[in-house]
Amino acid sequence: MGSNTDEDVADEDQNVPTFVASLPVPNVQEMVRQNRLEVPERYIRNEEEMPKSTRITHLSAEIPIIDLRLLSDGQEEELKKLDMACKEWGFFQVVNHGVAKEVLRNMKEAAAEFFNLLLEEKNKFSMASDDIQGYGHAYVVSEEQKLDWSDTLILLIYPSKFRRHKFWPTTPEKFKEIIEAYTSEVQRVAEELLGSISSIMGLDKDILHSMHRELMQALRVNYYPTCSKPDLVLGISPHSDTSTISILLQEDDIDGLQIRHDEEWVPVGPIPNALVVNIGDVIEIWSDGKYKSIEHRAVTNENKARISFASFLFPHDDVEIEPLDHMIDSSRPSGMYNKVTYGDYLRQSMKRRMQGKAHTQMAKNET
Ligand SMILES: COc1ccc(-c2cc(=O)c3c(O)c(OC)c(OC)c(O)c3o2)cc1
Ligand SMILES: O=C(O)CCC(=O)C(=O)O
Ligand SMILES: [Fe+2]
Repeated sequence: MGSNTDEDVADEDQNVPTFVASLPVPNVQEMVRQNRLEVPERYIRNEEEMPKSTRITHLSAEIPIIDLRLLSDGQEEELKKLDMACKEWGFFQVVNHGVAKEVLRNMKEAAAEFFNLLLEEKNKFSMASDDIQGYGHAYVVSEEQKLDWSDTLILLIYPSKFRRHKFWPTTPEKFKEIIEAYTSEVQRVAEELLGSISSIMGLDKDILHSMHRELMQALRVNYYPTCSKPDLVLGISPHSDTSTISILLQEDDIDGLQIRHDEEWVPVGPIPNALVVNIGDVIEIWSDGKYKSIEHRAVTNENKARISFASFLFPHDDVEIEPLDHMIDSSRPSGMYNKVTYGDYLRQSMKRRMQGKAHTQMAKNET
């Protein structure tokens, strides 16, 4: 007794990053539990935003699939495929990643058990009014904004000294170990991917990782309840991720994620046990726009609730982000983006309502 564990220090540490608070909004899962058919006006999107009319399935099959084992072995063909994926799609699915199926299954089952608890139980882990960590809703900045048909649990995972354990659900009992097992594997996969992305950017393998100062990871577990009018609402509004890369685990048999490609919304059909990876704003800036941080959104289903696990990998707040000299086109010597401190970039993005890629404008070089 008496010796400080890592956990004690983390929760007292004054330097734990805080995020921008969100306005309080109704719990969507509870709304559906009370009345399965009701869809309040604040969730109904206008005509252009409606998912139904833009659904195209054939392109889904073209979203690149990357074999992580081949990539990490430095196989030339796989590196070329990764380069194409980052330039043309900004999204790819990763197979042969080495994360045990049991680790993925445990995560899905534990999260389902947590979201199935009574609201009162889940609210013990509610987001504080000045924070984004915990159970609730993020990115709600005005009373007028249309709301997403989802509830969320957000936790800062790495570095572990930044963890706030009061937000970590205690039901199911093993949830903490299950989250640790999954997110430590995500950290490994992210490090391997950053090594390969460094290589295709013409850098030594360890450079992108070292440019983070500390490689941070946040986990966002999204719960999309069923919706009686799935064609009129969105589970998550269109946005690009402010991360370096994001790694998403989705359910094996429920569609939801869509990406914007050639002005169309393309569904990312689940491949059982694969991880979906996307390039975030940080790599778009470092590569001076050559690798794309693509807009994406989630739609809902009438009969099946969906849970997704988004892990965001991102730099320390103090890191300055700007295009790498050798990635800048000689026709535009000052680059497409200005230097910006990551902490400022992240918090500015959170203050604005996430509207597609509008938040990236603050880093754009207008010359
Ligand atoms: C409209 O719905 C959403 C908008 C934005 C996000 C989202 C994207 C991120 O890239 C992101 C993130 O990188 C991040 O860590 C730095 C984070 O912090 C905890 C996010 O909440 C986050 O959210 C999701 C949904
Ligand atoms: O649920 C999904 O498929 C997408 C989630 C997402 O884009 C996010 O959490 O940033
Ligand atoms: Fe996202």
